[in-house]
Parts: sequence; C-alpha cells; structure tokens
Amino acid sequence: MRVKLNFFKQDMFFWLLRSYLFHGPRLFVAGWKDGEGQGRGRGGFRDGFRGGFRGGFRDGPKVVYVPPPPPEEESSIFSHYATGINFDKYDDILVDVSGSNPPKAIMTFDEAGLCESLRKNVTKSGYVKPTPVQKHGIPIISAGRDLMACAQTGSGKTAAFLLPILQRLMADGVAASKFSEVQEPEAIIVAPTRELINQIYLEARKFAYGTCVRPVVVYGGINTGYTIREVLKGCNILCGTPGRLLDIIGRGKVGLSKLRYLVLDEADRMLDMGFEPDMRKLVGSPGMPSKEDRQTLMFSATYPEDIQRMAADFLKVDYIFLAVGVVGGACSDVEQTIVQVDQYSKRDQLLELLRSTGNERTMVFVETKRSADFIATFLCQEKLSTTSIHGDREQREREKALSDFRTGQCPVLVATSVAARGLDIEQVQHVVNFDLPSSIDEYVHRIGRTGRCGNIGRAVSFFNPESDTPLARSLVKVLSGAQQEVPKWLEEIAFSAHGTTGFNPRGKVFASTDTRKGGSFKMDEPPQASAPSPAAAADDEEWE
Ligand SMILES: Nc1ncnc2c1ncn2[C@@H]1O[C@H](COP(=O)(O)OP(=O)(O)OP(=O)(O)O)[C@@H](O)[C@H]1O
Repeated sequence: MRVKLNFFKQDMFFWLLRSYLFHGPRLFVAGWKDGEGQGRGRGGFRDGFRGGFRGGFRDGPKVVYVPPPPPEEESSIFSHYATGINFDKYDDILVDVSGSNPPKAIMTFDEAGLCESLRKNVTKSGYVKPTPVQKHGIPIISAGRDLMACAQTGSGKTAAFLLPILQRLMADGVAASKFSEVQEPEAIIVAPTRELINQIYLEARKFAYGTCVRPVVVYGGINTGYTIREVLKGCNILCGTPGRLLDIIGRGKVGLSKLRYLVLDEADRMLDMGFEPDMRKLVGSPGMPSKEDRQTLMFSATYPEDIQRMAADFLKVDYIFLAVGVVGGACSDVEQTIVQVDQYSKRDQLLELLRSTGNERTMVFVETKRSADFIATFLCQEKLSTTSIHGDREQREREKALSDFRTGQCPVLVATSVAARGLDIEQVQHVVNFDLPSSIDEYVHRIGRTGRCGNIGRAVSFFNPESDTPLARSLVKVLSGAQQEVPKWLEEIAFSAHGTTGFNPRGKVFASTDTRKGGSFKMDEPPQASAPSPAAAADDEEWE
C-alpha cells in the first residue's frame, strides 16, 4: 500500500510539474472571478492556491465579461433534439398528487388552453404531447395553486412551470416591457448554477418568442453594468442565481410589488444549507409579496424529507405535492453500472472506457476542482478532446467549455458538481462518476444528464470501497428502484456496512412521497439529515 502511495505521489508530482511547465500557472490558479457586485461568500477570488492568496484578492478586478448575445434566428431559438424511444413510457409512470382539491390533469397541450402564440411556440419546440409532470403541473399552476413537484431528471419540468406562467401573463396582458430605472417583474425564477439559469432563460425566451413578455437573466461572473442595462430594458420574467438576484434587488433596480410567481428550480438544492439563507433573504426582501399573496412553485427530481418540511415555510398551507414516479429515484432510461476500483487504477480505467466509447459525448464527474483540471489535462495528453467546467474557471471559460461540449468539438467534459443538475445537453450518451458523490441525490442528478426525454443513456460509476462505502446502501436502493442489476459485491458491502439486522436492499424503497402524509421515503432507512451540499463538502465548489 505504502509503495503504491509513494508511486502515486511521485507520479502526481511529475505530472504536476510537467503540466505546470506545459500549461503555466493558469491551470493551477484559476484566476480572478466574480468579484464585482457580490462581496459574498460564494463570490470573489477563490482559487487554486487556497490559503496563500485567499482573501487577499477577494474583490478582484472588475469583471468585464459580457456573454455573447443569445441566438436571434428562429431556427436556433427553436432547435431541439428528438424525443427518444421511451418517451411514451412516461405515461406508465405512477403519479401521486396530494393536497386538497387538485385540479384535473390535462392529456394534451390543446387542453392547456394556451393562447395562440404560445401554442405555436410549443409546436415549434417539437412538443407533441405533454409529459406527466406537464400534464399535472400545468393545470395545478394555472389554477393558482402552490406546488412542490418531483419528477425524474429530463422529463420536462422546465416547461411545466414556464408554460402556465407565460400563459397567465399573456392572458392578463402584461405591460409590454419598456425601459425604466426600476423594473417590476411578474415572475422570478431561481436556480443554483449560472449555466442552468441561463438554460432556463433561453427556454423562457423560446416560449415567449413573438410575444410582449420579456425574460431576462442575471448571474455571477459577468459584467454587472451589462446585466443591469439588460434588466432596465424591460423585465417580466427575471431568471437568476441567488447572489446576483439579491444584488440587483439590493441596488434598487428591481422592485417586487408586481411579483406573482416565485419559482425555485432544483428546489431541494435551493433550500439546503448552501442557499437557504439566500432564499430566506429573497422572500424577506422589501416589497416581496407574502406567500399568501404570491404563487410559489418548487421543482426537482429529489426531495429529502427534511428539506420538504422546510420548504413548507415558503408555500401556502394547501400546496399541492406532485410526485411523478419515485421521489428521488433515478431515471430508468439510464443503464447504471457500478465498477469496483481502487483509487490508483481509476485513471487507466477511465481511459480504457473513453477509448471504447469513441466520440460519444461523455460527462466525467469528479469531486474537486483540482481533480477536474488534472483529469482534463491527463485526457488531453492522451489525445482525447476534453474540456472541463468547475467553479474556479472564469465564466468565459465555463461557457466556452459547455459550448465546445454541446457542439461535440470536445466530446468529453470533466465536471464537478456544478454541472450535476439541470443541464440539458443533446446526445450525452454517457456519464462517468470518476469519483462518486457523497450524497445519493447528487448521484441521481449526475446520471440524469443522460437518458433524457425518453432517450437511452449509460452511467458508469467507479466505486472505491475505501471512500464510497457510506453510499453503498442508498446506491443499492436506487439501482433496484430503477430495475438495474445490483452487483453482488455491492450488496455485500451495503449489507456489512449496515450490520446484519433488518437490511433488505430490495425491500420497499421510497415508499411514501408527501411528508404531510407523515411517511418516510425510504421505509427501512432512518431519514437522512440533509446532506451538506456536495458543493460545500467538496472543495468549496462554487455554484453561482
Ligand atoms: N412535452 C415535451 N415534448 C418533447 N420534448 C420535451 C417535452 N417537454 C420537455 N421536452 C424536452 O425534454 C428535455 C428535458 O426537459 P427539462 O430540461 O425541462 O427536464 P427536467 O425535468 O427539468 O430535467 P432535470 O431534472 O435534469 O432538470 C428538454 O430538451 C426539453 O425541451
């Protein structure tokens, strides 16, 4: 073991030295970022030589990055990928709606009563029939009810909240957006990462195409002056990451008196330890309508029980809980494989795997920003076109990485948790968990980057018993819940980690849904404390 470790250290040392000489310090010192307009824990200069510089350059120089304008041509705005062979199987998923007097589900988009322009945009987006979360979610939102919705990754949650909001705004004839020193949006949508909120904004912009509703997006890492100018041009739907949103409200550029909708996408993440204070600050902002006077909507594929209880603070008492399928369950269109490895063989196994997948688009998840850089550089040196995304990369680089991955120019994307949730990228055939996350919900979100919208995907996870044993039990449950093969060795690890009594890995999993029913999701497992956000646990990942 010791010999192995020394080899590993030597290997790392020379590799680091080589990389430093080839790539210069840029690889290790991620640089200035996010200083402007934040002055908060998650902003500022967070970098490779942590400790050394940390704090010293916190505010950094002014962020000048202005993202390229979104596409203007209709063909790009409405470009979409095809639904997969399992799209129709969504109809077989069991749906549980709880709460008083839930409105009846719709079966078609025609029944949604969308106004003509919105209906046209839905068709141009390639949507023929609604997914279950849309069938149930749209009428619930249209009826003015608060909603906590849970549906598997890639099953259309974004449109489930955007369509009824846009419909209401159009039906009520919101004032066409025009320049004003203070903007009063009707809806605010929050999400945990910059790339995700930008994606939601582009979806909102697509569905609002040709109407007078104007969505705007604000997030960290881009020039604040530019952001403010965009907002002041007119803003009906404000999409933002929490820091930038609070900043822009704090500057008095956004008033909340007309706010009708507050949407928390990836709601469990928005309410866990990392973001909860920001969310409380947001709902406590001057002018924010009370929960009785606004509609609050929450969406995610996972809802730990304690987070669900806390979420009730933000919702009206009679909110509706909608569960499509298994709460916290993995998407069954993803074929999951768990491979037992030791730490030192991971790199070679990854290489072998990627060589066998050819040019298929693959996301490789690692636990820390540093390993993201290491692994990406390693793969590049092995002649695999690879890019990386993590919180220490500048926003310009993050967006470039994502775009290179989307276009297939770099078919391999090495990512930290920052890319685990929500991102909807065409043709991601594989997800590799080079490092398994510490929380099972994070695992569910990561593997959900593939197998979207009825398409088939594959996820391979490296399980190192030395570090991953605490995840074994939940992993067995998620695998069996998604009708996947559970390796015997994993069952044994889960069994011995748990002790000998009462553990039935194939037992009733995720039994109940709505915490108001008093049940626990996982019948034979005590409720877990909300896991510290993977971000916080892992190398202070920077999320927004
Ligand atoms: N009714 C539909 N018909 C065809 N395609 C759809 C439909 N609804 C959504 N889609 C497409 O399915 C893909 C996944 O949708 P979306 O990103 O909203 O999933 P999600 O449930 O929010 O996933 P995640 O949990 O990962 O955030 C998107 O490309 C979206 O445009």
